[in-house]
Amino acid sequence: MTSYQLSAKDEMVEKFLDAAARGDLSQVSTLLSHVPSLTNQTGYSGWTALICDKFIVNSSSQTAYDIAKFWGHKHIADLLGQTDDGCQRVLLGSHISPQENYFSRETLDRLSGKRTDEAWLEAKQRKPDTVYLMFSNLSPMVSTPQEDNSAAVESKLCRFTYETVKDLLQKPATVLIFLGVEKRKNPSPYSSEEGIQETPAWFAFSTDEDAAELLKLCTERNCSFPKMPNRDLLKLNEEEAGIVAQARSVLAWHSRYSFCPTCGTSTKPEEGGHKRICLNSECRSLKGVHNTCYPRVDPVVIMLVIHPDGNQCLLGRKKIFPARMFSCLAGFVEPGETFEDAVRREVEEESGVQVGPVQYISCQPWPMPSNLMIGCFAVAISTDIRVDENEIEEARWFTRQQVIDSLFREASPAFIAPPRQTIAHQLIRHWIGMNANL
Ligand SMILES: NC(=O)C1=CN([C@@H]2O[C@H](COP(=O)(O)OP(=O)(O)OC[C@H]3O[C@@H](n4cnc5c(N)ncnc54)[C@H](OP(=O)(O)O)[C@@H]3O)[C@@H](O)[C@H]2O)C=CC1
Ligand SMILES: [Mg+2]
Ligand SMILES: [Mg+2]
Ligand SMILES: [Mg+2]
Ligand SMILES: [Zn+2]
Repeated sequence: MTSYQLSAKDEMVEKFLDAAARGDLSQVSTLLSHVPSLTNQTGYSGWTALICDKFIVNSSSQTAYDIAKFWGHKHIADLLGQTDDGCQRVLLGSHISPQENYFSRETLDRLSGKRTDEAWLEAKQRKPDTVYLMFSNLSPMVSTPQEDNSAAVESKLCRFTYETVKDLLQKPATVLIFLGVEKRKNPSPYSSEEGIQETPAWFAFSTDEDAAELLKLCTERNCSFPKMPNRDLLKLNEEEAGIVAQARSVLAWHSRYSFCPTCGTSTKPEEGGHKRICLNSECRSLKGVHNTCYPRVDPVVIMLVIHPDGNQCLLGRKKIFPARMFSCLAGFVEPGETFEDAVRREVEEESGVQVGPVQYISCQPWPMPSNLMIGCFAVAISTDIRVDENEIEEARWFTRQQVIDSLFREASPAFIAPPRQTIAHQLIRHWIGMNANL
């Protein structure tokens, strides 16, 4: 029995909520006549049947008003948007806590203003409490409690002191970046900017020295440089994952930009590793603002496409996915394109399905190498699937029940959902938290 399996009472609540969602008045009244307390019960997705409090939010941080607006139920949205004193209340964003995705926790204060203060950075580098993360081939050194490759085993970043790594920092191929300083756990209302600067600093560096020799520098057990970032970096805890998201993307950018894209001359790191400048003093990249000088972030839209009937969603699989795994469609935003247009274009390119309304849900830094995943819901206005076989092997409509079975029940589901650390998983899960027919 898993923690997701439902008790008899929970089953009853889910049945009630499902009947309410489908607008099945006769079943709603039958169930209520047996168990009147169902009116105020909340399902596992955070939903009630909208009887008690219109400001309650579901697990996707959406009020009934948000859902009504999204589905174009203007009359209901207008009713819900009225506050008791008759004023329109702006609900979105007012009391909603933002969704947190894996790779998005900010544990460090980046102190970007200090990146140009070379004396301060140098002094920080030598402090005994300063933390160094070591990367080889764009993978951080991690330790695992035992030699076990299963996804359930948590990895920890190996942390080094200045004394241990100072020789490596001198090597010409080493690239060092300043990540920030630890945020204070309980910041005092009187803590000054100076106070924050005194908390331990974190740096990351990449080295091309022999990996086996590097592993000998660590005293932790079972150290390694993971080989498959898409899988292995998902084993860190949320704090460390957030730090790796920053470090890996910036180091990946350094590894690709050792020559100036404008004139081909060598470049060198500056500003705590957050800028590279061209060594040719005549180069155009030194005049004005140039995006070749700064680490790049590539926006990617990722969308859960919802069937016009509200009860199915479109998922696709690429050839490289593990067997039976289906996920949200995704694609790079192109220049001059809005997120919404990118969603519509990518969905049509990959699946032939046309999309109408698009709603932003949340985003996720994805440091493989440097994407920002922009998570959206999108409502389909056509349903025939024509797959672009260059990008997707198969795309299918899955029912809410098939998705629930895949996420929460163990018995052979119709497909395997992507891992919980992906925004794709979170979008699918949030959709399950939505009342399909409101
Ligand atoms: N966190 C999550 O939940 C998920 C993350 N992702 C990530 O999203 C990213 C994009 O998804 P994907 O479906 O592959 O994207 P697309 O559908 O846009 O297709 C990818 C293709 O676009 C081309 N391409 C590569 N880089 C760029 C760029 N910067 N701008 C424009 N086109 C580019 C490449 O073609 P060519 O090789 O022919 O040049 C690539 O094969 C992937 O990196 C993937 O790892 C995807 C799904 C889930
Ligand atoms: Mg595509
Ligand atoms: Mg794609
Ligand atoms: Mg594309
Ligand atoms: Zn140049």
